[in-house]
Amino acid sequence: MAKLVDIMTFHSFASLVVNEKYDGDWYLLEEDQLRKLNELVSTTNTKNKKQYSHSLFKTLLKQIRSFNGTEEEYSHSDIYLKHKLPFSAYQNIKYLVGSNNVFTYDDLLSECHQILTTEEHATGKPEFVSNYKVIIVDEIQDIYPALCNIILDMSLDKHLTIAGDPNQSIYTFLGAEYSKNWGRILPEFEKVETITLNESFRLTPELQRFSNSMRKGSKPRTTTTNPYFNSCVKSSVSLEPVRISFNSQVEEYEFIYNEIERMVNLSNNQIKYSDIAILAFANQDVDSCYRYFEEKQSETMGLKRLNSTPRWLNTDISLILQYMKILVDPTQSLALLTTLSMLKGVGLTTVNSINSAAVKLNVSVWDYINNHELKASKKISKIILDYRDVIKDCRESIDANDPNSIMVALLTLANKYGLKQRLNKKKLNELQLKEYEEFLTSIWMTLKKISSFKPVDQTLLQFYLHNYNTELIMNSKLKSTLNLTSDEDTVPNSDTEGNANTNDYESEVKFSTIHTAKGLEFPIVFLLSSNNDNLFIPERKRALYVAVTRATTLLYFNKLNNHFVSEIDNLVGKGKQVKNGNTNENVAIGPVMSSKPPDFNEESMKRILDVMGRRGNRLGLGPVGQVRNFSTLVSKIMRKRFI
Ligand SMILES: Nc1ncnc2c1ncn2[C@@H]1O[C@H](COP(=O)(O)OP(=O)(O)OP(=O)(O)O)[C@@H](O)[C@H]1O
Repeated sequence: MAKLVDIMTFHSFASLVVNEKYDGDWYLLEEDQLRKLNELVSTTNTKNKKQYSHSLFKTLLKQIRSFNGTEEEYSHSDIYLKHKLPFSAYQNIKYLVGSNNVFTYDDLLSECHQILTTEEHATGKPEFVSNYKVIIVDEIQDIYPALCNIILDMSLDKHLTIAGDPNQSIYTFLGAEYSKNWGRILPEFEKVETITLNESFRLTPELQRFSNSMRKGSKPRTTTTNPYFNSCVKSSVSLEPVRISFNSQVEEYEFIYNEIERMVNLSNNQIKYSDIAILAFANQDVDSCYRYFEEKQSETMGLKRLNSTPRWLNTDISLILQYMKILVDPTQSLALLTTLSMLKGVGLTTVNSINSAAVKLNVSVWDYINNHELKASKKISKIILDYRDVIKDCRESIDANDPNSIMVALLTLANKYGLKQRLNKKKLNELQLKEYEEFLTSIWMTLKKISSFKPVDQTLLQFYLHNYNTELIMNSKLKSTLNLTSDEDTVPNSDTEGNANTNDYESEVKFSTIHTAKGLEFPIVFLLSSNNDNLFIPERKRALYVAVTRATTLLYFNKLNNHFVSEIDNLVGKGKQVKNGNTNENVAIGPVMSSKPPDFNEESMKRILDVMGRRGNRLGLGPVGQVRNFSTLVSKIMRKRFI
């Protein structure tokens, strides 16, 4: 069924729609290019040498793209009146961007919305969208207005199911508020049926009680009643969530590391490293704990950092994308100019004058620097011409379907022209160098991974450029579903470019931000002490609620000695045990947290493994006793199946 259903993110959906309309003739403007464009514009902007802020520049670009008037009309436009951008700079941007089919990541959504609302137009709503009969949207509480538009465009005459949890609303900073979004969707439909899910299949009674207590005071606005979970299907492990206090973060990390080893050992490896996740609100806290674990260099404990976008995208390594674009098509002037300005001895003024000269001749920058007459007149410096020749060599020698060949071309350009210098200037420390090396390796690994399923009408390089930020590439499960063979030159600890959906590797402890862990679940979760910060902000509290509800069996919510969060710390203590009416298990009432780690004796370990659904334990394997003979095993399986 999964194969027959189209499952994707909004951005992937928008890319598909845009792709249909422009028949592949469009491209994404990355943050690096936007920044460079902004820099270039500020040098030509004679009235106002100041650079626009990044976000203002994005807005400006959108207006520039949709303006097509004369100079006279331009002088009455907002772009000129409000933002004081001279006509020449406007023309320059238009030229540099090359075509109107260039979108920033945010533009993709508005462009998609526009395409979907021009239904009668020949190039309007793509057939694949019209063919959908049922639309299902998950995590609806995170929908912001641009996404809400798309939902309405797609589904007004269809069946629509939306599912979400207002208590997990953690994207209000993007405008994901009830009134502007799902509050807008429901009145559009004549018949609405609301189904309230208040039964938890994930949480144990102990975790359910704790997570219910977390919801107090963080209630977002909603018209639907959203009762607390009031029914629990899972058995109790009779272990409350753990609240332990530490003197320092290092002490905390040490504890987590040892605790993980302890539970894996005492369970006789039935608790796997992959059952465990370490979560924090901020990337830097996740990184800091990850590094501590990395330094331990455990031979058995693998580590996995989950990411929702490739991490190198926000680093200097993203320049690699510009080199890729040049290798695919050097007449993409903006990509070429971005890298030209990084050459030693080539400043923005030179780049700008090359650009202006190219505009005057109405040729691309690439064609301009290939003009032999100009070379003769020494208008172009030798360094630029050398760079041009290396690009030519790389383009001639590259096999754009071979990951190794692509990497060699990219590294040749990066090594000689710009990126290496940029990194050298930064004086990276050992750790950062290692991280950058891993980023490059991850790009290489991804190229290898996707080479076997890229479409025939695109080279591997083109396919990567179109998809590097999509779940098609991010989702490492492809590796197993597509039956790819692992390469002998696989580099340990350098998996593909982050993924939030994998549980494939038994040996890897997961490290993730709360936002990336959204929608996932892990048997055992450690929340780092930094999660105690700023809990007076309702959105932070809801993020904590998301974090708490990722655990299916055991939760450790750490704190430092100087932390005291009354709503949580007042829950610490020894609870009274009562029978749960549903399951007839003992559950704690009163205090709901423990100040000590579980002792993991035989009995508690058996309960944990049972709740985790570890068959081995049910069958009497592992620490609780070995299966003595085959007939016992068979009879246990039969009993489990049929009784
Ligand atoms: N009807 C059911 N019977 C048994 N198990 C179920 C049932 N429904 C869901 N589960 C299990 O409960 C767990 C939570 O389900 P799911 O991930 O769908 O919840 P969710 O509402 O999407 O949670 P969240 O939005 O907080 O991530 C999963 O392990 C799932 O397999």
